[in-house]
Amino acid sequence: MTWVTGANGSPYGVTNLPYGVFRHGGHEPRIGVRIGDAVLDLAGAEAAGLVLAGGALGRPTLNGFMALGRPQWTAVRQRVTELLTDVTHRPVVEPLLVPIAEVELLLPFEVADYVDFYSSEHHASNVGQIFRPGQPPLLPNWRHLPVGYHGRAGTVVVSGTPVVRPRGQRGTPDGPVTGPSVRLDIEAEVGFVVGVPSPLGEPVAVADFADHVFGVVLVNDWSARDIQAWEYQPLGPFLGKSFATSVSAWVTPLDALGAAFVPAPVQDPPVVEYLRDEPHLGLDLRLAVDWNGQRVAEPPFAAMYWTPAQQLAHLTVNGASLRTGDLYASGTVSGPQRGQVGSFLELTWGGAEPVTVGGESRTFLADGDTVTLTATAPGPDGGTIALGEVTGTIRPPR
Ligand SMILES: O=C(O)/C=C/C(=O)CC(=O)CC(=O)O
Ligand SMILES: [Ca+2]
Ligand SMILES: [Mg+2]
Repeated sequence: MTWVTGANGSPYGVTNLPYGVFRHGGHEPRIGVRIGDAVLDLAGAEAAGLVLAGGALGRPTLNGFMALGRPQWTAVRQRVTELLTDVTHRPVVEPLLVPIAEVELLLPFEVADYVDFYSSEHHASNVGQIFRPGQPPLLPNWRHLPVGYHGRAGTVVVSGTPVVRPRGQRGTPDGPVTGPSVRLDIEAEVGFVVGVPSPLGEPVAVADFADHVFGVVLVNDWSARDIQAWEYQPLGPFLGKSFATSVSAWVTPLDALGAAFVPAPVQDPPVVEYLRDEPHLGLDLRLAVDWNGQRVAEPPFAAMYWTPAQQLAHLTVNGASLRTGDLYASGTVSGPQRGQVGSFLELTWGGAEPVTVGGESRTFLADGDTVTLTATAPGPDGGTIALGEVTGTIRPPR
């Protein structure tokens, strides 16, 4: 129980406490923790000596704090919990609470590298059938390693940033044409944020996942399907996805997700040694996709074939080092049913089966459309926690 008004029973109660970076009034950007409908100014709390983190909380991004490592993450979380639950702290802590309506939320961390996996069996087989009809939906490597590609870190933007419709080449029966994408899509994903780096040349073991990964963001990997379908063979996604990738403003620490770890789907055939995780755990995150305010899908993250620990081990098996601020996304989250898919490509089966949104028949994104992804997870004590939101509105091409 917290003494913060209105926060008990909220999905941002004291068992959640996600981190973000906010601007308030004329102040410099600073780190905060969300509690109910308020943000606790952690820079102010550290300056007042209420929390100790070696000055890492007084910075404009989470990177310095994320680099400290799990013992410090846990200690700060415990201290913040104490400050928000023990009423004796209320007189000094309450002045550090800012109403969420008054803050501007910024990109919470400086993104180092960004990679994207392809770890939903349902998504991969749907896309395979749509993009490569007549061929086996999953390529022979798919069950042996978590397939991924390198994205573009510099175009990762915070929730709320408008997305300008990308221009590019698309193939037509009469040859390529250049222009604004006419098949602009979303991808509902979960992103994992690396805090503790690793040395070049040293793989990170599956068992070391929680020592490196600080927390989780929601991701919308905006995708121009027409640009993608023309450009991607044989090297994979490039300009069809690099124009923007949106992340939630709140980073949910792994420490808040203890009750959300669940057995992941059984892998058959068995995986090679470096991908073997015991226990083999995924996360019971329940995503929701709202298109112009209308719920169109509820993708279940628990159905993902490859786990975040396996993805991290795979990402580093060749000795590639991790940097603080590395972001790796799960890949589009799709469940087995049509109402559980994380892209409009799948929802409308390549545009062939329109859906009704706001009374209109729709396939891909129109200018002015807004898509909002949210998610919840089981919290401790049978409660539910929210993982923030990632929203974006499509602007016409320049
Ligand atoms: O199968 C393909 O050719 C392409 C697939 C994607 O667009 C998926 C991608 O970005 C990875 C993912 O989000 O699962
Ligand atoms: Ca993706
Ligand atoms: Mg993207």
